Amino acid sequence: MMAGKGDTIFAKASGAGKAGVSVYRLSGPAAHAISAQLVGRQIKLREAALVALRDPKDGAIIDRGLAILFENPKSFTGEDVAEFHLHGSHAVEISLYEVLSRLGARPAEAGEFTLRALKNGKLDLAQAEALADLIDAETTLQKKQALGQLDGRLSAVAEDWRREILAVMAPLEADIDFPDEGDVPAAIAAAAGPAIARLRESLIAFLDTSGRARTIREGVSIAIIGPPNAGKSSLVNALAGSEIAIVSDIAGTTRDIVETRLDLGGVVAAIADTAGLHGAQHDVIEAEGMRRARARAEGADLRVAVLDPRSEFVSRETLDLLRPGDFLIWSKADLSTDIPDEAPEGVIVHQLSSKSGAGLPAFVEKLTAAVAGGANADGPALTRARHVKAVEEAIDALARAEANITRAPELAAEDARLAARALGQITGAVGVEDILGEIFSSFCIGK
Ligand SMILES: Nc1nc2c(ncn2[C@@H]2O[C@H](COP(=O)(O)OP(=O)(O)OP(=O)(O)O)[C@@H](O)[C@H]2O)c(=O)[nH]1
Ligand SMILES: [K+]
Ligand SMILES: [Mg+2]
Repeated sequence: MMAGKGDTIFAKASGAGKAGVSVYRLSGPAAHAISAQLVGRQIKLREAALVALRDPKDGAIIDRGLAILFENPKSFTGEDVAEFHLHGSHAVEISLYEVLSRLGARPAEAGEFTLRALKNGKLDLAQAEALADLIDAETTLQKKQALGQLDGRLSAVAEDWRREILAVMAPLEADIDFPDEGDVPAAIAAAAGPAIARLRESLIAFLDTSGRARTIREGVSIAIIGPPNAGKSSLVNALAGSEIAIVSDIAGTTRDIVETRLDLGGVVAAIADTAGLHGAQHDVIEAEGMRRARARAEGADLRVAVLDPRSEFVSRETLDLLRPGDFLIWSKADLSTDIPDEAPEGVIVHQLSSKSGAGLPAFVEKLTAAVAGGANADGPALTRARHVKAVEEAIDALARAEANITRAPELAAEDARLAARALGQITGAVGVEDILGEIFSSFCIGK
């Protein structure tokens, strides 16, 4: 559990291990006082000062480096912050931690700086998530999406919609709370109905276009499956451009799942090479390898079946695992271009040679289109299941509001409130007070 917010916390902000420079961050009410004790004087705010950090107990030097102070609320956390840029040494880290703890600061828990920033209104929930995404980003597309989100793109649209819902419902609320005003419910309802319908439609449209956002953030899993010796591992190696998996002419070379990660048009694809599937006599290890291969194929976002066109029969075990949109690769095109006319409905068929490379770039192109086609990180996006769920909840609540608007306006108002609250979950700005605020700001009820 996080301790009380009154305390001062510290942590290394840069990566673990030896480095030229490591950055340490100290945040909380005592940050500047502790810094002064270490530096021996109070330095200017927001200016890097070259200092010697010393243990105030005996004056022993901890390290020389840069110190910068940020004053609340103009800091990352919104609290007083001291930052030290020291040599990236393990020994420096140990003595600094010892002295900081003795001076009353404590090591920060995971995410605690960001949590404080959130509590102090420096960023909202969607932005805090984006910060985590940015730190985890592996591709430029992921980085772009995270930076856009950190800028508050999603927060802004979620807030806009929430306000629109509240604005549409405000007259209705007023009518319920102050029935003696003399407003005609039917007229109010007539005005609110189409507005709610429009809002609901734009939320549905947004939900439809945001599917790629989660793909960008989460990546996709691809299982390479097929009978023994079909050339699965050779294909994985050719895609990765390195000898990730063992290749041999012995059937049953791959037994366990071998994974590698590729950047396909900005989307991270986790590619799994699997054991060959066959119905012939097999030992326990082979049987377990096949079980894992099938399980991986079933759980993957996309399956790529590899078949050798020269084999006498086409592997049903493999083809039965394919779904529309999956790939069927006829391998070893350098040996045979004669391919059987056998492919399940909706499966993308392609021929290539991992050995000569013929057909490989075209396959990468098709695979990229399947995985990342239409993926861009330009607009606001629902990057997490949490966001999608919030929008879905809002859509459902608006549908109920629409249905109730004429016969039970007070129920419709409650549904609209729920829709607004659902959207408020995206940024973490939820509150029933908001709708009252909306009423009093847009209505003049001076009685
Ligand atoms: N000529 C030619 N040989 C290939 C090609 N792809 C794979 N092979 C050969 O086919 C044999 C089997 O290749 P692997 O990649 O080990 O096949 P696999 O499907 O992973 O086999 P298992 O792991 O045993 O299920 C090896 O001898 C490869 O060199 C190709 O495109 N052309
Ligand atoms: K093999
Ligand atoms: Mg293999």
